[in-house]
Amino acid sequence: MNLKLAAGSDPATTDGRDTVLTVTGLGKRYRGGRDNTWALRDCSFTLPAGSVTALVGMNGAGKTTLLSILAGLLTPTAGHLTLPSTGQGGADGARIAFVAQEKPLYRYFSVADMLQVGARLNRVWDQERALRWLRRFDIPLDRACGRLSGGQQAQVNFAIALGSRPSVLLLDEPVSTLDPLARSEVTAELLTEAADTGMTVLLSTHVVGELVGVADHLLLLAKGRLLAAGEIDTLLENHLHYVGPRADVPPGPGQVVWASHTDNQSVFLVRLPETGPVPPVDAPWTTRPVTLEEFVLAQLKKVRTAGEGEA
Ligand SMILES: Nc1ncnc2c1ncn2[C@@H]1O[C@H](COP(=O)(O)OP(=O)(O)OP(=O)(O)O)[C@@H](O)[C@H]1O
Repeated sequence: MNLKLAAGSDPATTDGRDTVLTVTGLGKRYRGGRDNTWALRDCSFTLPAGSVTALVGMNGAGKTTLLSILAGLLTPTAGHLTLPSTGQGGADGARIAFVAQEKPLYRYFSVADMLQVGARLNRVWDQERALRWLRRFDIPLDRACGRLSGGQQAQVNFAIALGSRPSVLLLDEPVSTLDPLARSEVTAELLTEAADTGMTVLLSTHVVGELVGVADHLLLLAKGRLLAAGEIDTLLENHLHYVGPRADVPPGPGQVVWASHTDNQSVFLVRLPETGPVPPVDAPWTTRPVTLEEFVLAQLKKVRTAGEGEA
């Protein structure tokens, strides 16, 4: 795989934190792909150490492809990853754990047996950390994995991933099989693990509404390309809603990302210019901030509309 270990000190990210992973020009074209298109194209971003990054995008956007490349399970067609040669992973680099959507557990192995497999397969292993997670979620150690529910199997996968003491934890739709209570508990526990250990988390999800207070960074993918990447607070601060009477153009500065109209009202979601504060708008126009969900939906609707225009 195209993986580089960076020599010397780690590059710092824009928010001043060390970088744990740098992705440059990453692309993937599947061999024999139906229409020879790229599943992932020209992706460049960094993951700051200790950050929790949400990877969001429509079905087929390339999220699993990206995570699989980062996990070393797929070879990129273009570009490369750079992991620092020093840091939490020790002199031999970062340790990456991947919890995939499918659950690679042996049906007839007990949960305790699966932990042993984890211990054998990983150079670094923290049995107590894995056990702590299973106890926290009442997963019986003596139960065969094939007799666990989908959500319980997901918990075993989390436990094995955490037992490997990753410096980077990659999660592909981690809470999709969990009930609402388990979702919020797992999310909270993962954040605690990340805060306690300095672990960096990258998780793909479709549930943008549940990301508030969880993720601090965003990677937004559409049709294999990165639409937005960066600190969520900064992305949201750089966007604004203008709300007012029906109009064709917004009443203030900014590049329109998405506009919606009724007979007597218009709402413009704009990307603000980089320089200077935004002047106040004249009544009856008002402004209001953009939520993460509104930002993501506007960006995706824009791409879909552009795609319809091309078709
Ligand atoms: N093994 C494969 N061979 C050929 N094409 C593939 C393969 N795996 C994925 N693709 C294609 O690559 C694109 C990206 O797929 P990927 O699974 O990465 O998307 P995703 O964002 O994870 O989707 P979802 O949200 O539905 O899980 C899709 O068009 C998909 O059809």
